[in-house]
Amino acid sequence: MAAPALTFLRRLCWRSLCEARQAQAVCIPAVHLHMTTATMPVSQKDFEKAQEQLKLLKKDPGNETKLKLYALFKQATEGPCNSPKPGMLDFVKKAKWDAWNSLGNLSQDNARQKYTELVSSLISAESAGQTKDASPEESRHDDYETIIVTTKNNITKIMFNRPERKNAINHQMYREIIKALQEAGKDDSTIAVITGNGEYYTSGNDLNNFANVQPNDMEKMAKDGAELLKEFVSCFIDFPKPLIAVVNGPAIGISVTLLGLCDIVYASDRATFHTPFSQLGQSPEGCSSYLFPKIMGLAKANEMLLFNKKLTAAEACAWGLVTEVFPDGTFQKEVWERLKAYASLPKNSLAVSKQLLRSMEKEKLHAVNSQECEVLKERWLSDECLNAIVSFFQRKSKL
Ligand SMILES: CCCCC/C=C/CC(=O)SCCNC(=O)CCNC(=O)[C@H](O)C(C)(C)COP(=O)(O)OP(=O)(O)OC[C@H]1O[C@@H](n2cnc3c(N)ncnc32)[C@H](O)[C@@H]1OP(=O)(O)O
Repeated sequence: MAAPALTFLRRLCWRSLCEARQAQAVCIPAVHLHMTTATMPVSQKDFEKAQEQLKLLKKDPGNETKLKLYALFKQATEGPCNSPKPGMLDFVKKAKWDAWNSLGNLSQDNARQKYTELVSSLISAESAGQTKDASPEESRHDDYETIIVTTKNNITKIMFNRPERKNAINHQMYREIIKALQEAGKDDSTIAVITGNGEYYTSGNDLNNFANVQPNDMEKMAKDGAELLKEFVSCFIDFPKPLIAVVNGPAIGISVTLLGLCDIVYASDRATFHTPFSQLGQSPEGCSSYLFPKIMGLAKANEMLLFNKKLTAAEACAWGLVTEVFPDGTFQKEVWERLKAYASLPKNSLAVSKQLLRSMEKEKLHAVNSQECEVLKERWLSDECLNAIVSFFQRKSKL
């Protein structure tokens, strides 16, 4: 529907509909009422009761429903629409006329019945909604071990949940996040959020992913790792809804690079951002080799991705990686209040807009992801990388 028409339709307000209904009710000839009451499946009393119940609705049911109610009421009380069609520019009258006229020769009995049923469904939907509003339910998706996935207030939250290991991402967690993102992309939520449980956002790749590999299996480990990583990052590239990172604490490695693929990044002032790839004998992933220079400029990206510079939250915000920083004490409260409001925006509009913002880059991002994974596959077999991992497990090094 054209924008001006929508504006005019808003004038078809709830009050005017109720008034119109009352005015019409007064005009119904008693004899006619009596005759129809005898034959219709919904009694005149029920029909009148429905009109009273309609007044009790607290929420405006929306233009489409109001037009349907108007049309059914007119049809029930006056029969088929015989009045002349209003002019094209009289949007409100025309919308009402169209709605009534669309009922054609529907009998008055049927119109009364449909009207009564529609009111009844609106009342039940509202009372169900009220119970929900009074205590918004959080639904927890059960089939995960390394992450917690919940949906509430139109937000699907994916939470890294290995706090005793600083939320390090092991193979199982990569797979579970892939599954959770695929499901969140299709569920009823408006936005998805990724965050960490406990003190850390995440310490990045679990270095145990490289441990206990027999020399003969090294190449297979590298090949399988690269495939898993490529699939994991692809899910972020293709995620169809706004994806928000709520960085509750220190973030390391892949959890930092992925921020470039998130649509908003909120950080606690306790968070830090560290991509120690050269220190670990590795190389950038998560499309950061392409996105970080775009986000912060090549010079600053070099400091992070080549020279392991760890950023404070304030620096990450000044460099464009983080959207906004919040004091840790009020971080959760402020962020979730904000996200709840964002998640009440029209879902489809947000999804198509996000896709517009990202679609031009998608092909490029997939190509970058493939290339980064190819390079990493080689890196994981390098002495530089193996020495760094051995060093970590011998407790000789920590970030
Ligand atoms: C499919 C494969 C895809 C690969 C994609 C590649 C991604 C690249 C990256 O992500 S690079 C980043 C890798 N991360 C690290 O190198 C971090 C290593 N961890 C540390 O340096 C420290 O643990 C710390 C600085 C994060 C925290 O130090 P702190 O002293 O505060 O705490 P602990 O070290 O005692 O940690 C508690 C226990 O958790 C274990 N742990 C923490 N992080 C990791 C990790 N990333 N990998 C493996 N294990 C980790 C830590 O060893 C402690 O275990 P312990 O109690 O048994 O000693």
